[in-house]
Amino acid sequence: MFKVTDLCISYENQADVLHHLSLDFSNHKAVGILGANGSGKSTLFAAIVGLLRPTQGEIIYEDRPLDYKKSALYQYRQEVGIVFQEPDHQIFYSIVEDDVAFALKNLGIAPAQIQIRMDEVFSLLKIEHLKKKPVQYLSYGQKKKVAIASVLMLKTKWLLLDEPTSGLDPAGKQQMIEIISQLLQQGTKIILSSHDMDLMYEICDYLYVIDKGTIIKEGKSDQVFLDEEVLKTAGLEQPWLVKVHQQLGFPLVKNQQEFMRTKMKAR
Ligand SMILES: Nc1ncnc2c1ncn2[C@@H]1O[C@H](COP(=O)(O)OP(=O)(O)OP(=O)(O)O)[C@@H](O)[C@H]1O
Repeated sequence: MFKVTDLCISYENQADVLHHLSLDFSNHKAVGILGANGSGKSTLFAAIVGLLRPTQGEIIYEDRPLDYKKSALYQYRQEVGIVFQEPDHQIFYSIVEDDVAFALKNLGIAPAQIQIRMDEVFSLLKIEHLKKKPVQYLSYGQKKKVAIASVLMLKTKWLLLDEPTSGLDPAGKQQMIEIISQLLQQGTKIILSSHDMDLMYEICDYLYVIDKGTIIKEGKSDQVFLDEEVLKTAGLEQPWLVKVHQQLGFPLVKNQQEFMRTKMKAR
């Protein structure tokens, strides 16, 4: 069981920015958190991984409330990994491969094993060419991939991705969709936030919509994205495939490839 119950969070004794949020991730493979700028998505992610302590409510992982002792959190983060929105919050070492290897080195894993895992991860993200580069010379998108690589090294059961495609070019975005799909196929469970509605629609099976720190809707992906009013209230847009369905009566499909196949059949 992995859930959040009645969660309230505030920063430095100010008023709460998250208000009584309850989310249940247990029965889903890819849960999406939707919300406009400042709605509370990153705050929720920070709370889920234990970086912020609730003023009320709790995080429940495998039937136990989150234990905030350093050793317990260390253990928990071997199972629940996070990739922050800003790669600079995650990358510390000067050379890419040192940064990516850091967590496993820290766990005392043998160098040969680290190398094998690193080769897998670099190949999945197609960043083999960055291995020996100093982090400070990387572009934002490249740093983002290095930050993801560092977390993938741990093979966590759960992966929280806060805006994984922000700052990526179209090819990078498509690649990210493929990587996330591959991780899902390998059994990794994902909690994802993004302003890219097309990506959220394609990837997520369940969604929560947050507006000003409150959940205003939850449900299966199709159900949420068909609710134009709720999306408008939250300052969000429908994915283009949902618009084409609602406004032009085209069958509701999940991605561009399915759309093209359906269109060809209809000719
Ligand atoms: N360190 C902080 N100290 C005080 N207030 C903060 C801090 N970080 C975030 N906030 C406030 O908390 C609220 C939620 O911010 P948060 O970053 O969680 O939103 P978000 O949904 O992730 O936004 P975005 O889509 O822009 O990334 C905002 O009102 C923000 O100003």
